[in-house]
Amino acid sequence: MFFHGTSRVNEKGHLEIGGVDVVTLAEQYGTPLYIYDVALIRARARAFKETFEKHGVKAQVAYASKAFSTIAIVQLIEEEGLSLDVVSGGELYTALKAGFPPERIHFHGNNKSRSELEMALDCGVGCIVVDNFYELQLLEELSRQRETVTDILLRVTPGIEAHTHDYILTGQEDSKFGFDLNNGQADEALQQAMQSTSLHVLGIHCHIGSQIFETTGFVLAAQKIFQKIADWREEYGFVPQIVNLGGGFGIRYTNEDDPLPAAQYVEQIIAEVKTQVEKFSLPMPEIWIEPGRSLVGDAGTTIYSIGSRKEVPNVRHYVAVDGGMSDNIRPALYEAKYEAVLANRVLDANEEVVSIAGKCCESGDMLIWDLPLPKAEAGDYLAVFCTGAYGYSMANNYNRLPRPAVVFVENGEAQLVVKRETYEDLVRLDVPLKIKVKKG
Ligand SMILES: Cc1ncc(COP(=O)(O)O)c(C=O)c1O
Ligand SMILES: N[C@@H](CCCC[NH3+])C(=O)O
Repeated sequence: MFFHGTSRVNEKGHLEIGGVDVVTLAEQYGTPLYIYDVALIRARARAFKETFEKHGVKAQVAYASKAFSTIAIVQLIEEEGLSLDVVSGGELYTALKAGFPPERIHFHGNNKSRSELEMALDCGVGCIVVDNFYELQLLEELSRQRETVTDILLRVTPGIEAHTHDYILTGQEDSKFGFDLNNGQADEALQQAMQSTSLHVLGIHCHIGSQIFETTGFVLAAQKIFQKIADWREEYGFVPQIVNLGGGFGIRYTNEDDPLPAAQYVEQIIAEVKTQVEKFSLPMPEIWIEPGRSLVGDAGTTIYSIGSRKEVPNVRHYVAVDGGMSDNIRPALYEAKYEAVLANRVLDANEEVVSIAGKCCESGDMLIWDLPLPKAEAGDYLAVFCTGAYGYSMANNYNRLPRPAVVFVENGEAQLVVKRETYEDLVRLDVPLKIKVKKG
């Protein structure tokens, strides 16, 4: 069985998460439905934090809220004592609404607008991760106007190819993110920032990609960054208080995936930073990381109702569900793979191999190809595992499908944390046509 966290099969043969029968949840809240295992999110958060604590390293673990941003998850992250990475005015607004302490918020983005930067300065975010020269100038101007000194990290692109899908790589040279570490851009950015009396460079940031299974990329990134830091100390007297090595730690979507436990990524990062610090006789900086997927990914499960079927003789059986690329765009976008079971008949023997189709008007709207299942019929529930990251947060209203509800479960209790969209929600912002076609 492909289970994570508190998931198990109960005496009725139903999938149970957080001590709650998933079939009951589907009946109560409807489908598609995202269900989050809160205990698993807590465990993942604690594993990151405790590893730094165990090694006596000053650190901040910032949850990358792009993976899943709602008021409830932000509050849970706050309860667990993590920091928060936001990447837009909308994510920042959600965080503030949730009561997250602004000083523990790190503001990211490769094209922050003037109004987003103003919002961040006005609420007093802990730091702004500056991505490019345009932003550097804008932030300098806004900080000067406000007569404040803004703490920043400079995001650099170390020129590292992490082994993952091309669309989720970020650390390679040809990337839209960050100042290039190898062609003088990062040096120039540091000089400009240090010359400003309105900016204070707390440190350096890099993020090499997402769904990474090895530690090599992080180690290489640390080596490249510290080599540069050593140069910068000589040239400009710059010594960083913080080195942020980003997120990107992989999770197990299917049995083919083989990620490391969170602690192992962190331990390798700590070990490499210590090696580099010793090598260049630098003071030990605070290490910051910003995991998204690895905090919430395997804690999320999506429940769908099964509907129609189509058989293409001798080729394939399509089984369609009541969601698809509107609630999980990852298979269409990245050819992402998932595991699934029939939530109301988990123990039934597999009888056929089917392909799970979404209900969107798009041939590419396939959730899972070639999935062994018991004979699935209309009214059965399909549970797709590991949909907690970049599922709800990338959901959309294609074909005017309302976005699903989200439920948190823990210790036998369920709480609705996002209501299902209604048809009325879908037209709420529409403005009826006023222009009349002249007749005659
Ligand atoms: C700058 C930055 N930090 C953190 C993350 C979180 O990545 P992940 O969800 O893979 O941990 C991302 C997304 O890849 C990112 O772009
Ligand atoms: N959205 C992507 C990852 C992008 C991470 C953000 N830089 C995914 O689902 O895998």
